[in-house]
Amino acid sequence: MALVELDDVSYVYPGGVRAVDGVSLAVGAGESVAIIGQNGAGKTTTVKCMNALLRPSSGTVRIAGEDTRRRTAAQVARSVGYVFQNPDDQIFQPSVAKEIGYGLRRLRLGADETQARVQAAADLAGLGEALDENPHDLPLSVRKFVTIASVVALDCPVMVFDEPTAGQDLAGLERIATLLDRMREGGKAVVTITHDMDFVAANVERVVVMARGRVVTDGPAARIFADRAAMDAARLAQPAVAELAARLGVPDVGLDVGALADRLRPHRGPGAYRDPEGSFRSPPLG
Ligand SMILES: Nc1ncnc2c1ncn2[C@@H]1O[C@H](COP(=O)(O)OP(=O)(O)OP(=O)(O)O)[C@@H](O)[C@H]1O
Repeated sequence: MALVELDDVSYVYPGGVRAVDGVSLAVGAGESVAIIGQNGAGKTTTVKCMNALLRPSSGTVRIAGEDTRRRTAAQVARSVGYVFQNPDDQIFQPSVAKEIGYGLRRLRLGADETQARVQAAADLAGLGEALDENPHDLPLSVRKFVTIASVVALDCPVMVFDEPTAGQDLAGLERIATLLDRMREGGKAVVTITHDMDFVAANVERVVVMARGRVVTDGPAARIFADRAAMDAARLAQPAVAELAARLGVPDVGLDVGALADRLRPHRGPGAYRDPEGSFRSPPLG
């Protein structure tokens, strides 16, 4: 059964903007999905409908099979953890430890369990040594990890990350990739919004492309990124590796850098040949 399921969901803002228009989408346990699309495509509105921050104008959202209309927003939020795009919309406690522990209070866990969850989430987010810091003294990229840890600590079955990669350096990107893997391996449904195509290509197996409030296409990352027409329709750039493969005329390698390298070896130059071990060799000089 899908942990999160949108069935023909539309959302119209009070001013009349139809931000989401007939979106159907299901994400199962242990599945990681990236939602990509241009600014204004409707990505954030879609995920806000998942956790009942917004109630759809029409259509149905089910979490673990249950229609969210039958639950309060607070009940839905217990099942769908949501890391906001802007960490400053989420942080209001005076220390990292208090911020991570804040949402846990309503779960009424014992002090030891609370402490253990705060520490584990902080470690996963690279904040194990920063528990006493005031989050507002930390750079934006680290504040993002504070909000990620706060949501990780809640251990919700569905996890939504809105732009986790924005402003991160390489170490931050690797940490986020590890974190998403851990969530997926733990059987959660993981939904990530990002503009970073290279991050998606390297780390997420399934991609949902949105444009003008609709799902343009949905499927394995390798297939979607090789689909130039769908990417163009959504006005998205291909990830570097897919673009390189297409330019070199070997699009069928998808996003597998190793496969791309293998396919390019015969093109090393005139006279290249395979040695007895099967490796391609350049001809002897002279
Ligand atoms: N509070 C709001 N009131 C009215 N219109 C809104 C509101 N929030 C978003 N919109 C509009 O809804 C549409 C979809 O916005 P949304 O933020 O869901 O897109 P997005 O794909 O997440 O964009 P971004 O990548 O810039 O975050 C846009 O036209 C946006 O201007």
